[in-house]
Amino acid sequence: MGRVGVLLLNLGGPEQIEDVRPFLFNLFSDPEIIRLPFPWLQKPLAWLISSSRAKQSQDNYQQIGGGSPLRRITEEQAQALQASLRHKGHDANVYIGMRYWYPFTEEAVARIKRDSIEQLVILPLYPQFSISTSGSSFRLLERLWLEDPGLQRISYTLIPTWYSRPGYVRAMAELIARELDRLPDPDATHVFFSAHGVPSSYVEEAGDPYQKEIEHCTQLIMKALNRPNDYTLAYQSRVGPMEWLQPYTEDAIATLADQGVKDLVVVPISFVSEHIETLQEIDIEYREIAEEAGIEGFHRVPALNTHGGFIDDMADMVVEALKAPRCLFSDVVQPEKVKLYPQERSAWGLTPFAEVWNGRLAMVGFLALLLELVSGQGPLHFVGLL
Ligand SMILES: C=CC1=C(C)c2cc3[nH]c(cc4nc(cc5[nH]c(cc1n2)c(C)c5CCC(=O)O)C(CCC(=O)O)=C4C)c(C)c3C=C
Ligand SMILES: [Fe+2]
Ligand SMILES: [Fe+2]
Repeated sequence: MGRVGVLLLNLGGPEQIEDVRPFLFNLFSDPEIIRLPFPWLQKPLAWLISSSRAKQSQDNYQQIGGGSPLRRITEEQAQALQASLRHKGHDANVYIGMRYWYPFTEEAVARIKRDSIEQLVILPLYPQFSISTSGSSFRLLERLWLEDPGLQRISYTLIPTWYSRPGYVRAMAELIARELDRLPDPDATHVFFSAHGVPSSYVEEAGDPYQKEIEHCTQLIMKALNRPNDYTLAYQSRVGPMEWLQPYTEDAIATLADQGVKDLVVVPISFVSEHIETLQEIDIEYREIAEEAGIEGFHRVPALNTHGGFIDDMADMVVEALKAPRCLFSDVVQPEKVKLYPQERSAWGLTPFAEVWNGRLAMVGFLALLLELVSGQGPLHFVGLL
């Protein structure tokens, strides 16, 4: 076996308050996050949305100490994984490639090349696949591979989804059980899974398997937990005015409170590290909503971070991937399996006449957006997007 590398993919997060705006710009520049019919509109719109969202987002990051803990935790996970692989007899370098902040995926790929890695396992730190997360990182990597013959010499394999691994499911169940057992009446406590949401159109129109995987994942965890607790799955962190996966976390909390539920154990399920949506959104915002609605005990299960059983299972997953048939970009991001770019369908092409008018209308729309940003008034403010 040649030199082995593992590339951990993650989202990245602003490390200090000044990073928030450029981080948001990178995020909204991603066509997998905002899907526009006109690629040339992507950057101007990303600039508009990041500028208007920056203040609120900065306030949120301020509440958790001024920055995201994501880089630190991902580096700890990488070190722990490298040690676990070594312990199992595999000498592998573990790299981190973030999608929207440092260390960027491009930097990781440059280091992988410099270290002459010959076999590479690409492992997203998202247990469930979504077009907007793992899919976006794969799309970027696929482009880097296409552009660079040096990378094409590396024998890579992808692990697109891994939420059903027994080690991961067991570790999640263990953390939930630990939290329940701290409470006076563990069996009467409601287990509340809160997954990061995506717009419903991703699932319904673009074929994102995310919702199905999240639902199956909660079922597997409840089976492993093997307790009589009632449970709910809801989706958090909606951005913008369009419809996202439902029920929304805030609505589901209110419904349970109305039904007389008094104790909740909240389980963040779509991400394996603490981050702003656990530390600020769940621990501060949803706690407040729950307490106002009449929930007396609001508890949260910690993220896996460097949980021993979880890291050990990740190491096994890497070893198994090195032995298994390779999984290539073309196996994951083929449009017939997951339609990544609905805007690429001919519906947008229409006729040359229509394309000219599409362009003109888009220009008018963009000028209207600029005007709204400058004046502070307009339809987007009305619906709450700006
Ligand atoms: C599986 C996890 C995630 C999915 C799916 C996801 C989709 C998604 N996210 C946005 C918009 C934002 N996400 C933001 C932060 C953020 N998102 C995730 C995970 C998923 N996103 C994480 C872990 C984080 C936090 C990183 C950190 O700093 O700790 C943000 C920025 C924060 C804020 O302003 O609220 C935005 C914006 C969309 C639009 C989307 C699907 C289309
Ligand atoms: Fe997000
Ligand atoms: Fe949020």
